Amino acid sequence: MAGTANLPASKSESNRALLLQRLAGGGHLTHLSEANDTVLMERLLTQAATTDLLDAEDAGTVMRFMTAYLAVTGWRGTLTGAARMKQRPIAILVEGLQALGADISYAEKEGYPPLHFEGRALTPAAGQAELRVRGDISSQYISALLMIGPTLPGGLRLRLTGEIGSRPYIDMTLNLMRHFGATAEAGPEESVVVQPGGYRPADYEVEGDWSAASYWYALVALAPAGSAITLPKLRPVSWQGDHVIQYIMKGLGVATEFLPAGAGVHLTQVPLAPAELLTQPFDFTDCPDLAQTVAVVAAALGVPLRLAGLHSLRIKETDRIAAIQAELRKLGADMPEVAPGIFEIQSTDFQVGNQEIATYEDHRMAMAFAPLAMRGPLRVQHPQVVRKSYPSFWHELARVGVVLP
Ligand SMILES: O=C(O)C1=C[C@@H](OP(=O)(O)O)[C@@H](O)[C@H](O)C1
Ligand SMILES: C=C(OP(=O)(O)O)C(=O)O
Repeated sequence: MAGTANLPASKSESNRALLLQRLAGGGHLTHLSEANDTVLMERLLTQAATTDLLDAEDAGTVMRFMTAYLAVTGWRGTLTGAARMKQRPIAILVEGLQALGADISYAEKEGYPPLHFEGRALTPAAGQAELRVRGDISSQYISALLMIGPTLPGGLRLRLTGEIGSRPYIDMTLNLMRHFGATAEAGPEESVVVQPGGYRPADYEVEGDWSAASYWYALVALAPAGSAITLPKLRPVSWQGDHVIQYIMKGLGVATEFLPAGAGVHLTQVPLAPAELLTQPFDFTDCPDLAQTVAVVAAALGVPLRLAGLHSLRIKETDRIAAIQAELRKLGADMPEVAPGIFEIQSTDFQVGNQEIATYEDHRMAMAFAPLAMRGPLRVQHPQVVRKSYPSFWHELARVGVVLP
């Protein structure tokens, strides 16, 4: 396998940039993602002006970022989502907004979407608003609150509690907020301080999506000797925490070379790291979206990798821990919990041979298992799930000669 594969633009950057552009009242965004999650974000921001029913479908960032935006703009109506979204908790964000004066209630189950907004503008007490927010469920609540911080009369101070997961996404939020003219800094004792003063219009070019790049790393890791792939539009200095895939995959047989002038990366094959390095537990707390990719590659290579920091996977598009386990079992591998919070890839009789991989309405299940096509015939159910983050995924695979039945 060899060639160039186009990545989608980062959906995390795109969805933040769209919200910040709206709050700033301008700025030109280039290379926005074509993913459904981003198309949806853009559509809901526009529709909010004319409708009282919005549907965030299965997009976590859209549900959480729109909740904060609708609260700060005094919108009146109901924000709903797909069946799975109604099982993804949102109380931490709602309680934070309620403490700032929002009138939001639960239209169905307490603590979960859909949400009803009464249309009352936020009325934080005079001075800087201060909230304590748990950081161990989803960083998206924190990003959502931070992004409306500059629009509050006294700004906002968040004190984060518990073990903070997905921290690079909070840093990405702060970086993009500063790009749009806000003053926002992480301070001592897990506090984050956002000064009042709003945003200024700014232009921004979205980087390629490093989470999507992970599937190409997996393909190179599992491809015949001599395979290589070029991925344009990735930068050596990235705001996306998932750029750590370049270090993780170095151990699993893929080297990354950055092309001159920010033109992207070139992936080639290298020998696996020594076994003793590969059996150290790898912590996915900061990069949960990479866990499925890495689990599948390790299983296919027969590496008894240990994975930690997976708890947030249970409340994403599906229970991703259960989904990985069930699908690996079809292939002669498994990922049991061998100690509290530590999962181990066990791969005794790994074979790819016409299995049907279920995808659980989760784009990352489809894309993480697809690279196994390098090792034998394999079917992926409901391939259209990739539209959430990478609509052209199957097309790009076909362009380098990888076609699943
Ligand atoms: O802020 C973001 O753009 C995201 C944060 C992460 O979610 P959690 O903070 O819920 O772990 C990640 O899994 C998701 O795909 C995108
Ligand atoms: C978890 C994800 O998305 P979200 O939480 O935005 O739905 C993801 O893309 O893997």
